[in-house]
Amino acid sequence: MSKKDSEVGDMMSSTDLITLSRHLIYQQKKHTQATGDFTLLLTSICLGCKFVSSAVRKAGLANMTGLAGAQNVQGEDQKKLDVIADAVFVNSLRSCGRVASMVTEEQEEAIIVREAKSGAYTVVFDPLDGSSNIDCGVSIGTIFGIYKSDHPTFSEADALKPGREMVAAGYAMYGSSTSLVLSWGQGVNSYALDPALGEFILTHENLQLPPKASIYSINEGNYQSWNEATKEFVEGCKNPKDGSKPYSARYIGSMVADIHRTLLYGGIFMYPADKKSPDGKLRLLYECFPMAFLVEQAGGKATTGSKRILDIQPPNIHGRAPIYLGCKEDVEAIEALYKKHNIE
Ligand SMILES: O=P(O)(O)OC[C@H]1O[C@](O)(COP(=O)(O)O)[C@@H](O)[C@@H]1O
Ligand SMILES: [Mg+2]
Ligand SMILES: [Mg+2]
Repeated sequence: MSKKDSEVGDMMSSTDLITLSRHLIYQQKKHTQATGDFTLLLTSICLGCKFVSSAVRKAGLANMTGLAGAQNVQGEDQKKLDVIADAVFVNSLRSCGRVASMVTEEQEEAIIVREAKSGAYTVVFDPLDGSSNIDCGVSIGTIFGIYKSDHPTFSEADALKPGREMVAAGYAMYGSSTSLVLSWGQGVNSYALDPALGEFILTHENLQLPPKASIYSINEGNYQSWNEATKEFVEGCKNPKDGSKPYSARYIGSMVADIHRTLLYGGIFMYPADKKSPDGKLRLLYECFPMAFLVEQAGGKATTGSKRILDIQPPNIHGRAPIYLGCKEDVEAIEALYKKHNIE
């Protein structure tokens, strides 16, 4: 064997490559009653993420940027990639046979899959998050939450449950690399897609947020419409009363990317209610719930300011909520300001 070959051999043996598929199989083996349904479902979500990742990488070359020419239920102009990503996830989930119902940002009504077998799941998802960033090549993603289905009720009510009932949640981020961040209720793991192998490889096991960090993330252009609690908090980030170093401001405008940074570097992400949008902007089922689930699993908190996000009973499948999430002490500081200013 040449020296070069032996070096490669050493590299292989010293690097413990844990793929997501291996992780899922270990997980399944720990549960004697596991049926493999959950593994099959996650494999279908991974396939969707790989497909969309590949589409995002060539979007600028293959005429996949720009508007699709229609609006979604929220009255937002759909981008071509919104439509493509939606079709990819709906097809991948439908065909796996373990999904009884789905809610997607891009479709007005819940999708019911009557052929699904019992013991199946309900999946809520934002197929392409951060659409306004597609055409300039900034990170975008896919967000999803998973519930056990009440099958065979076959109704939209399957998805109208508080976020604390989710059995798993995650997101894929299509950035400088493609990351998949996932929790099935036992901590948060992050995997990176190796494009050559086509496999998600474990890069961060059991991600944990520090209790406090000095990064705040909010669309500050909305300052005039914020409530007093949000204004006072952000003022305190810039001019700390105790004379400590001011916080750094970071805002990407794709929730996936802003939460990914928050999970890795710490901080607080906020999209409050304001005078223009009294219910906030972000959608409960497929933006707030999955991200709140991940942040809590990483030791952080997620609140509307006065209520835990995961305890909200969704009024309808496309409902919205104000949200503050990230490091525990930073979120608690916002909650204290809500109390001080008597904001519900
Ligand atoms: O442009 P704004 O008002 O700051 O809003 C940004 C927020 O809107 C969103 O883009 C909404 O997501 P979609 O692209 O899925 O509609 C979030 O990702 C992001 O946090
Ligand atoms: Mg979104
Ligand atoms: Mg979207």
